[in-house]
Amino acid sequence: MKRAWWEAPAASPDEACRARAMTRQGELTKPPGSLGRLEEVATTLAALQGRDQPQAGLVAIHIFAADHGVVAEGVSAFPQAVTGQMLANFANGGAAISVLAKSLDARLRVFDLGLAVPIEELPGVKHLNIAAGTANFSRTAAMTNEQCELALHAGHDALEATAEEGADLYIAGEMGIGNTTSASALASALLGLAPNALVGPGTGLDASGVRHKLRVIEKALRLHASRTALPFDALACLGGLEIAALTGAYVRAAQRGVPVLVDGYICSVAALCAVRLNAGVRPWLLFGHSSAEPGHRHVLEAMKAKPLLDIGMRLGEASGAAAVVPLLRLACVLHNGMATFAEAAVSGRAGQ
Ligand SMILES: Cc1cc2ncn([C@H]3O[C@H](COP(=O)(O)O)[C@@H](O)[C@H]3O)c2cc1C
Ligand SMILES: O=C(O)c1cccnc1
Repeated sequence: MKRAWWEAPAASPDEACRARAMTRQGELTKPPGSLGRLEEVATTLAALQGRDQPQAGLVAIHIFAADHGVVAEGVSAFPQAVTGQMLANFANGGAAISVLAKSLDARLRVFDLGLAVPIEELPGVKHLNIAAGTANFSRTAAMTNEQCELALHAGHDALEATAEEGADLYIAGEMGIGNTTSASALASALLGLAPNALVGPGTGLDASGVRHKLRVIEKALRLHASRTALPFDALACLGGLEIAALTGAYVRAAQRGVPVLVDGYICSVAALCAVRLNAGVRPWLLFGHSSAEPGHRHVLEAMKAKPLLDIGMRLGEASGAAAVVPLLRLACVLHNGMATFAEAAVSGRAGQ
């Protein structure tokens, strides 16, 4: 069978650059290791960017949005129409990510993969309309294989344009009422974990709502059990159009050598799909924050990911990743701008 595009090798981080960056960190006027994780961020970015002076100035943010048929089962605290309404909010600059992107001077692009009820074209939103949302995956596969491939490819193409523009850092986010249900079902299938370890309130279900959501996920996992061993099939059966697009964008970023900052729960599940489709993706992923959604912890552990922040965010839209960008920028300016012991004529460690 012809190899799928997502199986093509990822780029390799520049290990010589990483080694030079680590040496430099040891020479800067501070006790070794005293800048904590900021040191690791700088050396990782140096390796991923192949630069001795890592940067996080040029940030590209893509939001992938789509509707979920499983919302018909009553799995979200909000109605499905909110997905499309939030697209208009992105276009008008009123969403959290709109404000964050503006403040960070980041380029924000929005992709509508497919709403249950298509909306009028919005400025700054690319309407791809691959399908009228996914099918209700508690009854049938969420996507046909063809829809899943189209959605993966939409992410590929979105990333391609960004790689051509030369972003220092790529952030993807999502909008899709019901997508914590899809993400939990997918994570359960991919990790072999019982869904009750992963399911959570999403936009704010109460305890009985979470129990109902769990039963819907359990039913779906039983229905699709024969097909969810392979990551592509799991994505097609249980995913969302926006989750598949995120997955495609992450794989392509790794292939094009663009560092990625992953957002919260849903994006991390897409990152897990990307890593399962192509193990070479993992080195290109930095993780911004730990979401308050309980399943995130397990998904992060499976990828040995240690996010920089844990401040109780649970919004999605790439907001958690965006909140971490200032820290990445500080890590870079410290790495590039501090004096070495030799330059500043400061004595090194006693006895050395
Ligand atoms: C106004 C509003 C803005 C949002 N922005 C992101 N989400 C987040 O909540 C949704 C997932 O939660 P669930 O699975 O419970 O529906 C996704 O759209 C996610 O991006 C939002 C949710 C709402 C209501
Ligand atoms: O962490 C997330 O991405 C998240 C959590 C809850 C609801 N929406 C998104």
